[in-house]
Amino acid sequence: MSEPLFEKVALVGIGLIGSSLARVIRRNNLAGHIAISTRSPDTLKRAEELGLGDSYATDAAHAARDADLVIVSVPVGASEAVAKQIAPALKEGAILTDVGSTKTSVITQMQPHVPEGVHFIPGHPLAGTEKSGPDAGFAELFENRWCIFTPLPDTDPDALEKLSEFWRRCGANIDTMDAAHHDMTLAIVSHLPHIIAYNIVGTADDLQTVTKSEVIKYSASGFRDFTRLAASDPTMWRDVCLHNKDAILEMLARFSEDLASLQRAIRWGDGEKLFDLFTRTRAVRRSIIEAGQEVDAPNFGRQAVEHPAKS
Ligand SMILES: NC(=O)c1ccc[n+]([C@@H]2O[C@H](COP(=O)([O-])OP(=O)(O)OC[C@H]3O[C@@H](n4cnc5c(N)ncnc54)[C@H](O)[C@@H]3O)[C@@H](O)[C@H]2O)c1
Ligand SMILES: O=C(O)C(=O)C[C@]1(C(=O)O)C=C[C@@H](O)C=C1
Repeated sequence: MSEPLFEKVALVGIGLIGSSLARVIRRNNLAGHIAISTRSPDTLKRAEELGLGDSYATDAAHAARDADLVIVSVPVGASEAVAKQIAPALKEGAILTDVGSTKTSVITQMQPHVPEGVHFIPGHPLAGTEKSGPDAGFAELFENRWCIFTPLPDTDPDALEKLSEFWRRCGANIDTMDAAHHDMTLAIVSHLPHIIAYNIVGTADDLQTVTKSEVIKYSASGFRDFTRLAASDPTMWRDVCLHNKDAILEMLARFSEDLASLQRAIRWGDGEKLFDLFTRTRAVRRSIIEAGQEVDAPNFGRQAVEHPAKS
């Protein structure tokens, strides 16, 4: 077993992502000490029962004190409050990072509070499930998944390399891009699919006459796939929508135009147009499989068996 990469890692927020980090840090011996903090005493107690860390505090500053690496894993709307809380405790030379699903807003919220001498490197692991809370995490979550960094112009390359090595040892592949590009890309590949899922399941639920009977009884696998995404954490996704508003609205506008065109093809019986589109989109899935990316959401199946999640 190699030497720990960091003496002390502080995890602020111990839900799905924070607790998955705690588990993989422990399993792969990435830290000498894991300090856990979350604002809810009940969640903290549960983290302690699960033995996720070495010390526990509801005060994030207490956990962050003397830490070499601080990872903020809270809903993106709470980023500024957390940054303000931990700033006075951060030590010179520490690396401060996050896992938030949006990046421009997190940078705007956190950067003004980061003290001189602390390396702030925003990050986002593209790995998750629809579950939340400390029971939901598992050490394999980040395996063969991307972790994207959106470094700032003055980011120290050595700190970036050290954080990259940390995530590689968690199983992830690393990429970097600017925050605006990240937000636009994630709007189409992650945020829109969730919004569409929330919307279609909401529409089905509004059809009161069928909901309690036919929708549940006959839900085919296509609809079931949507219900998984639509079961994702409401706080997290409210914050994603509010904090990546411009990119999401841009992608929704394009989506709506394309949907109107599809609607028109169906109305006018334009089979050729429908066939061409469906052929093109089938090729997209094949490209994902050929690129070696997992497409069948293996995480949530495996996790559901091993760690029945509390939501
Ligand atoms: N769930 C996913 O699929 C996924 C994937 C990648 C990134 N993310 C991002 O990771 C972050 C955490 O998501 P999660 O799925 O682990 O959520 P979660 O709901 O499972 O956990 C969130 C944690 O943050 C804590 N928290 C909430 N507000 C807080 C505050 N003000 N101060 C301190 N702690 C606070 C909660 O107690 C909990 O421990 C979010 O920013 C999300 O966008 C989520
Ligand atoms: O697999 C899922 O359930 C997810 O929602 C994970 C997912 C995604 O859209 O791929 C969700 C949000 C994140 O920021 C990153 C990953």
